[in-house]
Amino acid sequence: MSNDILNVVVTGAAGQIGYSLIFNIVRGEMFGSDQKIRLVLMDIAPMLDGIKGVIMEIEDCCYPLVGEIVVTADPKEAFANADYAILVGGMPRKDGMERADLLKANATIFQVQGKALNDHAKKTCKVLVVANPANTNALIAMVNAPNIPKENFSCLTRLDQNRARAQIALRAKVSVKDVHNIIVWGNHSLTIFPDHRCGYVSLPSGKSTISGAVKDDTWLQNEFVATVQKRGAAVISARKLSSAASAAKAITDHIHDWHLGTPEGEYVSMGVHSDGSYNIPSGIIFSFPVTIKNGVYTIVQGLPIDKNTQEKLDATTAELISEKEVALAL
Ligand SMILES: NC(=O)C1=CN([C@@H]2O[C@H](COP(=O)(O)OP(=O)(O)OC[C@H]3O[C@@H](n4cnc5c(N)ncnc54)[C@H](O)[C@@H]3O)[C@@H](O)[C@H]2O)C=CC1
Ligand SMILES: O=C([O-])CC(=O)C(=O)O
Repeated sequence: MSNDILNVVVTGAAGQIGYSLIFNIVRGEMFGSDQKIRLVLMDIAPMLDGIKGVIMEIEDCCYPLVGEIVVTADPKEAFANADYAILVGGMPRKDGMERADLLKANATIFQVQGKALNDHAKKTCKVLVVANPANTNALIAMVNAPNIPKENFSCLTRLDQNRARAQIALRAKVSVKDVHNIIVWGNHSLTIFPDHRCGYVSLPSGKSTISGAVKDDTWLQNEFVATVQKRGAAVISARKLSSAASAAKAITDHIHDWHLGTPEGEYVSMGVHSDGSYNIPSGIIFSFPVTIKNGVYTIVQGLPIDKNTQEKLDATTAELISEKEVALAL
């Protein structure tokens, strides 16, 4: 049993992602089956009554890992001594909206929450921003929290990675568990670039490249990329609501790996502050392939960047810079 109880904050706790995510956390899927947690559920004041019902359900599940549960609409109270802050709260995209439309609506939230994290969370607090536009919201939170290292801020692109991995598994007719090192670069948006070139499939006969397992390079270069880029919109169009259970699973994967580490040789994608790797300018939050050890991520270096990949990296970088300019103007 781990000694220290972790203070874990979830904002937007009354929303649809929150309703899946909270149960992943209390089941032990995020921090391991022996890690005790103090859970802080934050939302805006009118939503707090609904959260009381969720707490009744947590109790009724009889999971042993969660002790105290705090419900609040006050960012200062929510982030006090936080070890992990998972920022889901914000307005979601509706049918026909692009993520950029959300920038105005959500920027103020991340300014306020960044300041509250700065003043009240532990200096070691790790922050994951999920609410869209996730990369730029994470940037806003980061610049408002200078007391917390930049490396402790991240945004969710694991859902894009999981989507890409699933598409490869379906197309190659293999189990998703045998598909490795599919990565996604850049902005969690239509310009995200799913990259299969360093991935591989484990087959009974040995390792295969993704291209060898899929046997359709035209599909890999076109439909695969477009399907991943447009998957969020496709789910919204079908469900009339944005992805929730799959987003909660991806958040669980992201924090699980950040806390407990990645298996040897396995890459995962995280939106993190660029340190100039792959010539991506610093000052933006960009999805890179990383490995993680002892709670610290390292950007995977030296992956080959061909002409097509460079064009895709340039496009997603340009979009992030323009989002940043809009955010700064606000
Ligand atoms: N990065 C990613 O891969 C994904 C991001 N998203 C984003 O996640 C966010 C949440 O999605 P859903 O749970 O579906 O939305 P939702 O509308 O069901 O829930 C959002 C919750 O946030 C709360 N909220 C609003 N302002 C808040 C504030 N200032 N502080 C705390 N809580 C606040 C709302 O009251 C609501 O309960 C959206 O921005 C959505 O676009 C969704 C799927 C994937
Ligand atoms: O598309 C959206 O608005 C929700 C989201 O981020 C996703 O599903 O990737």
